[in-house]
Amino acid sequence: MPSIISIRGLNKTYASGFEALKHIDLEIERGELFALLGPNGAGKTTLIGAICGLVTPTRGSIVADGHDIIRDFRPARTKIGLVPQELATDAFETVWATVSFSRGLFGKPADPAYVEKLLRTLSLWDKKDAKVMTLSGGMKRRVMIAKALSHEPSILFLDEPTAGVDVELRRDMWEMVRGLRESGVTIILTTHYIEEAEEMADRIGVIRRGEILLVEDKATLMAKLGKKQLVLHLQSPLEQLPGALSGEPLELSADGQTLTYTFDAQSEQTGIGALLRRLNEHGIDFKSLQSSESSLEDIFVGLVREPA
Ligand SMILES: Nc1ncnc2c1ncn2[C@@H]1O[C@H](COP(=O)(O)OP(=O)(O)OP(=O)(O)O)[C@@H](O)[C@H]1O
Repeated sequence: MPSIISIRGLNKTYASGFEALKHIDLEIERGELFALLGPNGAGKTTLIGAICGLVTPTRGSIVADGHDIIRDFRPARTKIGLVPQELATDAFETVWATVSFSRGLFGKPADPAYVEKLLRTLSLWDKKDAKVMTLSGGMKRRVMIAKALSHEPSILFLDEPTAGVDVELRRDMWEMVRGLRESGVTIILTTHYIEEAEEMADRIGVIRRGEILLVEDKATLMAKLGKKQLVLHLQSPLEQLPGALSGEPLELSADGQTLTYTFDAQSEQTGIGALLRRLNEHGIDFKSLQSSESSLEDIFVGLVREPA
C-alpha cells in the first residue's frame, strides 16, 4: 500500500541546542491506524508538530498526502486534522458553530450536511445547540475531534485522546476511532495506555530519545517479542544445569533455586510436557511453578528501558 506520510531524514534541534528528533525515517500507510509509543520526552509531540507544520524541522523532508509540508504548506495542512492533548475549545460557542467555523478556517465552503453527519457519527447531534462550556470533559473531547475532522482531512492525529477519560468513555472513543478508520481516515495515535495500542493499532512505532527504535505490524511485534515463561521453584538448589539440558531454553537463577523456561507464545507446541519429563529423568524436582505471558506493555517497557 502506498504511504500517505513519508518522512525522510527528519531532524529537529530546538533553539536551546536540544536535539529532539534524530534522523527520523518513517512511512505511514494509507488507511492504517498507527500507534506511536514512547516514554515522556521521547519526541512524540515534536514529531506530530513537525508533520502538522507547528514545529519547523531543522533538516529532512515530510510529504503528507502528496504535498511537501514546507513548500506546499497550505494544501498539506488541509489534508491533516489534529486533536491536541489539551482541551482547548471555544467555550461560549455552540457545538454547531465551533465545528462549522473550524471548517471555514481551512477555506472549505460551508457544508451543513457534512457537519451534521460528523456530529451524528460522534454522538454530538443532540448537543449541537449546546454551548461547549456546558458539556462534560468527554463530550468536549468529541468536539475537538469534530473540529479536527471538520475540513474532511485524510489524516487524523490524536495526541493522547483518552487521557483522563473514564473507562467507559474510553471504550466509546475506541469504537469511534475504529469507525473513522473504517471510513478511510488514516489515524496516528499517541498514547500512554499501551492497552489502547494493543487493542486498536495496525502498526506500532516506538520512539525513544528522538529516535525510532522500531516500526512493526502489531501482530508480528507481539509474536516476535512476546514470550511465555514458566518459572519452576526447585525442591533443592542446583549448582549447575545438567549438561544434557544445556541446549534447552532454560535459565538457572544465580542462587540455583529457580529454573526459568522460555517458550514461543505463538507456538502450538510448548514443549512443557517433554521438559518436565526430562527434569524428572535428571532427578530435578520442583515445589511449585508459575507461568507468565508478556503483554505489549512488557514488550514496550523492555524496549524503552533506560540502561542503568
Ligand atoms: N520548545 C522547546 N525547546 C526546547 N526543548 C524542547 C521544546 N519542546 C520540547 N522540547 C524537548 O524535546 C523533547 C521531546 O519533547 P516532546 O514534547 O516531543 O516529547 P513527548 O514524547 O511528546 O513527551 P510526552 O509524552 O511527555 O508528551 C523533550 O526533552 C522536551 O523537553
